[in-house]
Amino acid sequence: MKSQEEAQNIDIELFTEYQYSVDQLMELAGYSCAVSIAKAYPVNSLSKSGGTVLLCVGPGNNGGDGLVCARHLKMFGYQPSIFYPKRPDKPLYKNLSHQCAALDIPFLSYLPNSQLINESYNFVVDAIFGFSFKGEIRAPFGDVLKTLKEIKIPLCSIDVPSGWDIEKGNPDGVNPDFLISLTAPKKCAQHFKGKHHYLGGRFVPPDLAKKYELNLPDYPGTECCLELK
Ligand SMILES: NC(=O)C1=CN([C@@H]2O[C@H](COP(=O)(O)OP(=O)(O)OC[C@H]3O[C@@H](n4cnc5c(N)ncnc54)[C@H](O)[C@@H]3O)[C@@H](O)[C@H]2O)[C@H](O)CC1
Ligand SMILES: [K+]
Repeated sequence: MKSQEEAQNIDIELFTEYQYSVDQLMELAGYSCAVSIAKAYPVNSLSKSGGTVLLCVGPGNNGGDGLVCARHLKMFGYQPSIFYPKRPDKPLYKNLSHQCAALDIPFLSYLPNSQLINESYNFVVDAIFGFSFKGEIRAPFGDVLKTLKEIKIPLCSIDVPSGWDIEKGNPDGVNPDFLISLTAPKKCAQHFKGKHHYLGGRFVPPDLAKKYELNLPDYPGTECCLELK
């Protein structure tokens, strides 16, 4: 289980020492999220026809993972919609958004209320905040997280349940059914009480895993994710 500082340092080393680009790792991270989702909620097992999914996307790289995930979900036969209220003016996020729009993935101009979300979607993906979340939740995300606390359909959080302290969690926060830890679980994952906990982001070089004592389980064969028991 990693602290916020350790998670950020691993990230920095991947980009500096190991010379990965953020796009590369985001693609692998977001792809592993889509594959994890497809394993836990196969598209043909969903109760609402058309495989509708709502992705709530935040302003940082966790949000970027969400945009990549949405694109792959579409390729896998789901029908994703995206709510992306704060869009940074950076080529990376603009390109990811453009790719989604070009695949006819709709961007919602407002977040429906919890009742409408329950009626319209099979589950919601929370890609709002990851390991850099800190302090009091700033607008507009307080309202978004309030709605996500009210929904009755499953909530799937990417890397960290949004609004949780990375180490201590948040007993008053969202309560996801599904968590996909990327690279390695963060300390708050010990407070996760949902059904499925997956590990994704199979891109950590062995030397880095050893240095940070990640003790990662072996991914089977060519899998990009695995369920943690
Ligand atoms: N090495 C890896 O495992 C990789 C993980 N990836 C994903 O990246 C996120 C971490 O991304 P980062 O950009 O550092 O930060 P966040 O997305 O967590 O959030 C930053 C974003 O949120 C704003 N913010 C922070 N606190 C608050 C607050 N209290 N209220 C409102 N807004 C807040 C902040 O201003 C920024 O805009 C990691 O979790 C993974 O999901 C990479 O994709 C690949 C490598
Ligand atoms: K999240």
